[in-house]
Amino acid sequence: MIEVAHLTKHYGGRAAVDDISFTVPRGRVTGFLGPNGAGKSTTLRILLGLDRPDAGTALIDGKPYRDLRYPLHTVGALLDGPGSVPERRAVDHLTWIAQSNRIPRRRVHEVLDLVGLGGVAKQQVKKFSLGMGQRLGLAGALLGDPEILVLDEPINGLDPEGIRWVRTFLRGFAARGRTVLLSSHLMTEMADTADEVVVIARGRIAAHGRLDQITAGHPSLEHVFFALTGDQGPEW
Ligand SMILES: Nc1ncnc2c1ncn2[C@@H]1O[C@H](COP(=O)(O)OP(=O)(O)OP(=O)(O)O)[C@@H](O)[C@H]1O
Repeated sequence: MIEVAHLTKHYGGRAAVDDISFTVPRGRVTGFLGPNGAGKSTTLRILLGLDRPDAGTALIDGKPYRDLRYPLHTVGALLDGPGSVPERRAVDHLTWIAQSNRIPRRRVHEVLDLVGLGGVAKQQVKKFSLGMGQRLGLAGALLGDPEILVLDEPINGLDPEGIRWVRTFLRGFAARGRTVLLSSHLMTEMADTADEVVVIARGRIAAHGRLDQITAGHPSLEHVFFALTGDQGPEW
């Protein structure tokens, strides 16, 4: 369970996130939606202990990320691609993370197979396409077999087959009682994947609730989104 309460963060006097509160329940895929600069990444970075809030809290299973005893076993994250040194081979990148977190080596091969990179495990990451890099990032997030996944734009760069694979994987992950928080710009994809949505605009929550309730009476999630955010959508 993820609980964000009264979270506030300013950069240079401007609020990137302004007193936002929402919860992310177990057993559901929760989509985190918002236009460019709305505050999604800021929220996720604070949640994962990569930045500090000015006020409020972002808790994972009741604790700030830095107080988690076994962070990789609790929450897997994908923020900015695979996070690997480009010269490193995929298998070595994951082995390095596994070893520093007391995760057995066999799990590296399990997650590589799981994300469809088993056949290219010995390739250098710099030879990977954007989509392969995203899969490697997801493999890293899954190493500790976490209960919670936090993914920032995980389908960026994926081809249609890759997008479908991520969707099916995340739906299955949540169906086993686990928790997914997923940010994306892609409305159609979000409408197909999420059970719950949190819409953020200009650092504030514009809507939060079940996807079917939020879209009721509207032709699509995209229509709701533009109505809520006042965004005309040219940059989407
Ligand atoms: N390290 C930083 N220093 C200064 N300003 C920042 C920093 N990080 C974010 N911001 C600003 O905070 C606001 C929110 O940015 P954030 O990256 O959280 O938005 P986002 O919703 O993730 O957008 P995008 O979809 O474009 O990634 C923006 O105005 C951004 O310019």
